[in-house]
Amino acid sequence: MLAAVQKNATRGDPRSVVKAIDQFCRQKEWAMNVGDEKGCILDSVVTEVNPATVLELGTYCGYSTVRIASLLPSNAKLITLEFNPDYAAIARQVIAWAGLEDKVQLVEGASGDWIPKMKEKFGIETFDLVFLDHWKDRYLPDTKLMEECGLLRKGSILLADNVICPGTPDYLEYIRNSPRYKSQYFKSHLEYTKVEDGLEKSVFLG
Ligand SMILES: O=C(NCCO)c1cc(-c2ccc(F)cc2)cc(O)c1O
Ligand SMILES: [Mg+2]
Repeated sequence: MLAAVQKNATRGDPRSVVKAIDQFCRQKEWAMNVGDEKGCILDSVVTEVNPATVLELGTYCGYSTVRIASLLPSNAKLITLEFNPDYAAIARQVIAWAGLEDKVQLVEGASGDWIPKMKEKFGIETFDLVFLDHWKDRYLPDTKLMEECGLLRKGSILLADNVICPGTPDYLEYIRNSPRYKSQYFKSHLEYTKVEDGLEKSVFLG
């Protein structure tokens, strides 16, 4: 995938990086990027929220990191957490090829360890937008942890990938029934397939 980016995408052109990855995943080898169909929904939410602070849980190869960062205002900050060092190593190079390293802070490690340190380590008060795309059984515990750590404010937006496939049933049940969130489901498809999947967008009500 990285070779495809370096071969087919233009340095400093995020859209060409996104296009090169999508082309590679359609023609050569499926990979678990959010993809172009769900990616367009992600783009519209980022544009609507126009966030100054973003947390991405699950960088993988940096595809969604590039999509998000390319839409952020110049002073905005995107922190992305990745547990797998091999994924992180690729993502750093993909983000650099897109020319977005100044907007992105990639942190390697477990979300459960890093979320409680966000304020002290990165000077973050609260996140305007959180994109959940990491281990599906971590969506719920990490959301509760963000609440407990005071990282969400009235109006913070959570956008969760894969709520149907692979699925995050405990997270969906919690977020759709909690009086502290207003949720909306965006029906789509699993990246590069016809399988149903979707994004759940939730507003924290405080
Ligand atoms: O595990 C995932 N992400 C965290 C990685 O550290 C993930 C998995 C899949 C997927 C995999 C295998 C399959 F058969 C169907 C879906 C899709 C995704 O979008 C994902 O984000
Ligand atoms: Mg995903």
